[in-house]
Amino acid sequence: MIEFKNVSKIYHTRENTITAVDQVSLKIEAGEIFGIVGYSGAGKSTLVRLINNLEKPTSGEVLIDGDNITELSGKALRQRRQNIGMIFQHFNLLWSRTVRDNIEFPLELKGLSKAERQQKADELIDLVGLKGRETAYPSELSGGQKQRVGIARALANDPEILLCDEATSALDPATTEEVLELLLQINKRLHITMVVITHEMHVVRKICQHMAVMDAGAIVEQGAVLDVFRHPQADLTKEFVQDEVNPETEETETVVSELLAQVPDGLILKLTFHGEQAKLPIISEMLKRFPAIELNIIEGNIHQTQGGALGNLYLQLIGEKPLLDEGVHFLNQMHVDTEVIRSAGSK
Ligand SMILES: Nc1ncnc2c1ncn2[C@@H]1O[C@H](COP(=O)(O)OP(=O)(O)OP(=O)(O)O)[C@@H](O)[C@H]1O
Repeated sequence: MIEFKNVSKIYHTRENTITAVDQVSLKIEAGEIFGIVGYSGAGKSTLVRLINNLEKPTSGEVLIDGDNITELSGKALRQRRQNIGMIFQHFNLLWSRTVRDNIEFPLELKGLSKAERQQKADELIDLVGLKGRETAYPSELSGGQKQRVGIARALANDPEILLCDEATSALDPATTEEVLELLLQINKRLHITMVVITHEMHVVRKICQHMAVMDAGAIVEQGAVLDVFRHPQADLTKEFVQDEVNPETEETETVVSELLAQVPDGLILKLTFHGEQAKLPIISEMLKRFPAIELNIIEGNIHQTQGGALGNLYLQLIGEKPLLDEGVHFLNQMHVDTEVIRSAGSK
């Protein structure tokens, strides 16, 4: 377990005093993936550098499995550091070395024989899915492949902790998903504790069990990811949660099932809006045309993207079946994707 006990880190520059980490208390359980979210400058990187002792706290304690790491030095500190791997946004690979040689690098530093290094590198190359690319140089690899090398190198010393500093921020969305999948697999297979710092909520939603939100060095909220997403408390957390396009929350499912249980009649529809239709007054038009249909909005979310608006609206329609059929037909005519997600029969 990693434990921060009232930890602060203060930098003194010529002009300023900066509290990069402000009285942080936090527990990260062994084997979990813990997300730390915050905008640039919130103190996330400083917080993780305190874990591997690249920074020392100004006050407070950082404990790993009960050891106060700030009190370690010499061999004990080196061993502790070997036990902590790190991956970075810009991969930090050695450009003049091949994939294999990059992965073997930490093992060379450790003094392993060539045969031992090769065997370990083979295992890792297999694990991260880079078979066939062993002799490539970083410049010949895609972003996702470079991060796979970064991950393999970080795992070379069989660490118990992996620190991920914006590890997917330089990758496109599809590659991000692949790398996140890989991190999940590694966590499950090797039971490595992962601390993931990111400004992207979908990274946290996808792979983390617990999370903390940082602002100006302090933790403004922490908890289980699902709880934080469902009931964000701090304004900053609400901002992050709202920014995340996550239309089909478990909460929607619960609301839908509850509604169906309460009102066994009617249809539950999911409308998907893309681009321009999001601006059209489709619902008010429908109410005008079909005054006999009772319409309840269950949940809705419309997000702006570079390509236009995107979002879903969940509706409950109650009325005579032929009328409901007409209503659905009307929606289809308006070029809104209409999906009957639950049908509880007709009146
Ligand atoms: N070595 C340093 N000397 C002085 N100030 C520092 C130092 N390292 C970080 N800071 C300051 O501490 C604050 C927190 O920085 P930090 O890099 O931890 O934030 P972050 O949330 O990781 O942001 P980013 O994602 O941009 O790296 C910032 O104001 C930064 O300028």
